Amino acid sequence: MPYPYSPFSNNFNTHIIFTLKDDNSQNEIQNIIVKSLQWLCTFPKITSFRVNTTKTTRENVIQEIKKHFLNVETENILEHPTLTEVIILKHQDLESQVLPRHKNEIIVDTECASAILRGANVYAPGVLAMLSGTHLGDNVSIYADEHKKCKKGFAKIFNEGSKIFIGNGIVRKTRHDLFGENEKSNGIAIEVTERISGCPQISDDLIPTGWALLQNLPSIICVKNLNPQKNDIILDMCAAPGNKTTHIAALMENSGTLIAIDKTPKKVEQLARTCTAFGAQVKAFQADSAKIRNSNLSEYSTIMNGPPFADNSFDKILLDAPCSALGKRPQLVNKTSEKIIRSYVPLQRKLFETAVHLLKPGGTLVYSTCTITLGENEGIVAWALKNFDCLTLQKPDLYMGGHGWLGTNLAEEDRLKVQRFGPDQEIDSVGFFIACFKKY
Ligand SMILES: C[S@@+](CC[C@H](N)C(=O)[O-])C[C@H]1O[C@@H](n2cnc3c(N)ncnc32)[C@H](O)[C@@H]1O
Repeated sequence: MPYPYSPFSNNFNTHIIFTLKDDNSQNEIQNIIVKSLQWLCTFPKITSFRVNTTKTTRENVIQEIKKHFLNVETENILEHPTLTEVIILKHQDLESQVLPRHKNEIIVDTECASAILRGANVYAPGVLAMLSGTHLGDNVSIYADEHKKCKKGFAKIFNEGSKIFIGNGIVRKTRHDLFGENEKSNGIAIEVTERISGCPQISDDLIPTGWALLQNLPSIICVKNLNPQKNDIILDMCAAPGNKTTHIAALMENSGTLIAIDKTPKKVEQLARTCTAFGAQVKAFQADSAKIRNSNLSEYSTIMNGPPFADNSFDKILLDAPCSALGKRPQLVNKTSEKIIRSYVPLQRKLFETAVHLLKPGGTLVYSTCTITLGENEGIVAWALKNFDCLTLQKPDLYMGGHGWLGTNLAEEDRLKVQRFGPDQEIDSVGFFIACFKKY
């Protein structure tokens, strides 16, 4: 096992993830903790692509991927059997192989290391150390600085802290390019040739713009659970960078009304760019989605002008909530704090309450997060069912995750309706949570 056993430091209180009450005595919870933390440090053995079916076909994208990966076996590029817009790229299985280690090394930060494991090259800002005397074209082994002990510009073999072997590559920038005075480090510093994750190089030019995007399977399932249909009126409350928005638009066949909102102006620009690239018919607005409701309004016509919206305006709402994002994989190191993790629930509740009011009776609300904490997931569902009599939880037709965790007041039958994606599921992806509600 080349990875650490937990992304968190030893003094991190893991209770925050798994228990709402101060009770972690159950063996089951203890087992989930150990398994989940170790799983978060590891890399999924597949990469998934969602095809933009409004612009092209799955066959066309597969042809592009095959052209790009001449050395990847054809049987490792697969059509997903259930999700008709999805292509799976299976990584090389390196479990039993030992990659060579070069004498020459470079040290990168842990964020850069996670990106490398997902198929990226080493970009200049991520490099911490390179041996003096390293030349362009040299073969190097790449290590992550596990405990953030390596100083930028370090020039010797790094033995001061623990380093994790990530893979090998070829030097494309010198020490002077990277650390020289007045040098603004940008661009590819190391072209990665092999990774311990077995993931091939996933470069930006892999697929023509707007044809497909890298998207984790739970995110795709989440939008399918919303079940967008032609001529629906749909609200995507926390939409940037627009990965789910463009999927919703494709399933609506660019008909009806799709409103996408994000709080951060720069992210709304990114959202608009994604929608343009994907040819997605979307009206994007910058707003705080906790404040986009005006109960005095009643006109449908106001929807296209953006917020505020009248109550009972939308057929379907996606609340892909801001969250502690602990489901990301791989995470070699995570420096988040208990305070930060706890800060999300009040915001998620405000956004959720707004969503309930904006949804038409008979409408569908999908709540999702890319985190693993009980409070942000089953905790929100339990709170919602207690506070909004008009809501019931639905088990979606497309149910590919696992059941919810114990530890909240969620009724047993409801715990079996929500979907968790974690170490025990067949889908080897990121940590994710989905709950589907109907309003009456
Ligand atoms: C999990 S990300 C959304 C990812 C997006 N749905 C996708 O699939 O591409 C959460 C987003 O919520 C936005 N956000 C945070 N607080 C918000 C608020 N009060 N109102 C609207 N958006 C908010 C963040 O800027 C962030 O882009």
